[in-house]
Amino acid sequence: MNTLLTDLPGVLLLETDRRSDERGGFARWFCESDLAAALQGATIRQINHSHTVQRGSVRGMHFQYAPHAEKKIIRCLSGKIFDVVVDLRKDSATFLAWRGFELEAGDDRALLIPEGCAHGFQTLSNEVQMLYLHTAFYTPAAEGAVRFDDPRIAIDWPLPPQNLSERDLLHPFLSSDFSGISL
Ligand SMILES: Cc1cn([C@H]2C[C@H](O)[C@@H](COP(=O)(O)OP(=O)(O)O[C@H]3O[C@@H](C)C(=O)[C@@H](O)[C@H]3O)O2)c(=O)[nH]c1=O
Repeated sequence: MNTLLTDLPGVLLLETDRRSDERGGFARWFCESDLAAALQGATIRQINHSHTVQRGSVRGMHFQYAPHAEKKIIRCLSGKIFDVVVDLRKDSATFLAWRGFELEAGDDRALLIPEGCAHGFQTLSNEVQMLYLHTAFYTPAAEGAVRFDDPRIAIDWPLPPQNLSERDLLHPFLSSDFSGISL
């Protein structure tokens, strides 16, 4: 597994070699040992799947507060997405910076998102399936979110955002004195 740094500290692109033969292919998508340095002692607690029907749909931008903060490993199983990470970490050199990464089925790429970063995505095709590996249990009381259209973050979505959940439309904008979350 190749672990590629991005310019957001702790956000990693994970690339896997695929062995192909006449039957098709085989790739190792998760190895606790290969990812030991990236996981920093955390273990995978939950594996989740989502299905999004329509191109242009946006889900996000979600995170969990400490002590339930989590790393997530995100992979696209079907279709194509624009995956977005926002750095919300207090005192981070890249505080409030966002980055977008295209992930698509068959690319054998995943994105590792560290604690303190919000995550969301926009579907670039119909019929998108996503796989999530989480290092913390889903804890509704610890859920946090920022709006997909927060002006302090100004994410440049590739398509007009649509099909947001009621919950995602209710997230408040960041206050002008928001200075980040502590882990
Ligand atoms: C996230 C989550 C939701 N749920 C429930 C709550 C709700 O009834 C239903 C759908 O939840 P949501 O609307 O929050 O689903 P969704 O908007 O797809 O939430 C996901 O968004 C992306 C961007 C992420 O990064 C994920 O970690 C997750 O937060 O599933 C769980 O049972 N376990 C979970 O881990």
